[in-house]
Amino acid sequence: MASIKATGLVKRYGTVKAVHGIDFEIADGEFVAILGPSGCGKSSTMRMIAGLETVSEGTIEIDGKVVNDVRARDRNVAMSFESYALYPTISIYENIAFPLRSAGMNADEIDRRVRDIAEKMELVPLLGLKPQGLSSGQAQRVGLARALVRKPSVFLLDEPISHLDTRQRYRMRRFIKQLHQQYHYTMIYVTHDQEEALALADRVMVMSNGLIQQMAPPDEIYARPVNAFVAGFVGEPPINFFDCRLARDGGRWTLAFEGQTLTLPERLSDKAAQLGSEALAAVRPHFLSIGANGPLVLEGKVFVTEELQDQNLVMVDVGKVRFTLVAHPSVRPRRGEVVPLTIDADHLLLFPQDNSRRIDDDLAA
Ligand SMILES: Nc1ncnc2c1ncn2[C@@H]1O[C@H](COP(=O)(O)OP(=O)(O)OP(=O)(O)O)[C@@H](O)[C@H]1O
Repeated sequence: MASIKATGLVKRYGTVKAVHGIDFEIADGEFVAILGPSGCGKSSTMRMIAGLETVSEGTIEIDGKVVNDVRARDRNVAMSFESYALYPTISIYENIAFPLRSAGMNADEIDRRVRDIAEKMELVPLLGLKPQGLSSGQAQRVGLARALVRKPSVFLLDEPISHLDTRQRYRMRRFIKQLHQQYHYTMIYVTHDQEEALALADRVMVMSNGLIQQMAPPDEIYARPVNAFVAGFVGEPPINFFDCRLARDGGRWTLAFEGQTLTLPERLSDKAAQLGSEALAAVRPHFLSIGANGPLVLEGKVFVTEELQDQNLVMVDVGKVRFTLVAHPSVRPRRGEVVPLTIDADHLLLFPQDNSRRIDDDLAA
């Protein structure tokens, strides 16, 4: 196991700057997910850690030692890719044994290790088969076993399950979590799937445009996103955004939009003072409810209720702004009904109105 530290890390491919100078630390045994949209620099970051790409600027340390010039195979870092190409002509046993044979390990030790990992990964019945007979989930597990058999101190997974069907993904996700809980590998998991990142990781590193937007435990990313990009990228159904005006009324700040005014909780006073007269407000669908359930109550008109098995999605219009909220299946307001809509005061968020654009502009500069 190992700790990892990146300082001022930059990756350039010719004139393309893929990673813009990022700093992060990953503790020994920690499970970190790198989350972000396509092209944000996730894979470049991971490949620099693995030693598969050179570092353009900055440093990567593993266990306190700068590894910029250490070859990939000498870093004791294993990497598993989405494309889990197994060698088709040899058995599963030989596929798993392959990296050990290449390293010149003796046959007894190879046998012990292959059988040990096969047992842990529920692969024993498959050892004699050729890859063509496997399901994609099984092949994926063999790919992971092959990466793990070397007993790496860091385990990197790049979108390892994105091509699997939903059921297989759930199984593999559980399996990967279990692997981490049992063996405490330092794990870095690259994904563009926010649900996966939040479900698996101890901390999530959210990237956009080659920069880290936020690195924090899943609960914090969800409840206290640092900017509108993180707020909008994480969470399903997506967060509700609405532009509003802020004003000071005596000792308290108020928020006004679509002809309705709310008194902001004390918690948001400093933020409101910092933002001034305009803000982008946001609230997650899980933190809205129908009924007068707290101090922040709006009046809205029900647009539609989507009844799902375990929850209802209710869309409520407040003037021109359409809010989505997640409600108990018993909550089934009628279309057109005028309802009180309560925002959970602990979970109302305020950002600058040009927040998401500003991130892009900074990078273009
Ligand atoms: N070998 C390369 N040569 C030139 N440009 C590259 C190369 N690899 C990546 N890039 C560019 O660098 C940027 C970041 O790519 P990277 O693969 O790191 O992002 P990503 O977040 O992992 O995306 P994805 O989820 O699509 O793999 C993109 O603009 C990409 O086109």
